[in-house]
Amino acid sequence: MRRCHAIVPAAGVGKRMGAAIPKQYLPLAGRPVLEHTLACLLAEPRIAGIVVALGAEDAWWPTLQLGDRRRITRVEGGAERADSVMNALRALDGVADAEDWVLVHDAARPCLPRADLERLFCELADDPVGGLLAAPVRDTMKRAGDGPRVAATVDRSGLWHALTPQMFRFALLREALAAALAARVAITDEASAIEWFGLQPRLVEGSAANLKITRPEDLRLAEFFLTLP
Ligand SMILES: Nc1ccn([C@@H]2O[C@H](COP(=O)(O)OP(=O)(O)OP(=O)(O)O)[C@@H](O)[C@H]2O)c(=O)n1
Ligand SMILES: C[C@](O)(CO)[C@H](O)COP(=O)(O)O
Repeated sequence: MRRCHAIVPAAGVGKRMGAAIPKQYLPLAGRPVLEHTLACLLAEPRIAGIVVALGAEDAWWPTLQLGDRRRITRVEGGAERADSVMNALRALDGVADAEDWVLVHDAARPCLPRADLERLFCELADDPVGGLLAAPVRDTMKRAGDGPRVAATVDRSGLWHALTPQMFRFALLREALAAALAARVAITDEASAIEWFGLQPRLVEGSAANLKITRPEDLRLAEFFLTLP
């Protein structure tokens, strides 16, 4: 498999969490959330290095206990997640070759099962586009109308929750994301930039344990998922 570079967007403020500090620094099973996320990626030998996008006001980064900071490069994040990822991609100019893989994983997803990361690498190894971990929707889906009233039930067949990591070739992701941002397209994940560019990312089924810590109740769930093998 071609060399792989990881990007961890960690420059959010965690508005929906409503905590006194950004959620990626909240304690989880005795360690900050971001430490768990980075430890998982640092343990993967196929990842050559990690570019972490941090908030301009981030004063917590130096407090992290990390195994190997030499494999980690820091960049300043941007206004939106996509801007943070773009800043990290620019830091790979002159480092990553065009066909190298770039794996983007949210700082707020500390429970990534190793089996899911392995499945992503295996299923995408020779894929011409790249893809993402995703989980099929299990519930009936409703679309809200005016007020808290149902406007419609949405056919859930073929609907998936996009997770991370999402993995694409460096040149393709850099060009697609830069073009989408320049066109002011709403980009909330890397796959949507690739789709806007006219390609179809591969869906690789992943575990619902790989949740994104977003609201306070997610921390207790994450603590439980970290106990699973
Ligand atoms: N400008 C931003 C916004 C988000 N992120 C990162 O993108 C990931 C997923 O974003 P989200 O869950 O939305 O995090 P926040 O933006 O911090 O949450 P909120 O929307 O509640 O403020 C997080 O690891 C977050 O740190 C980022 O690097 N740069
Ligand atoms: C990228 C992502 O994790 C895919 O589900 C998610 O979109 C990031 O969270 P956000 O709230 O959209 O920034």
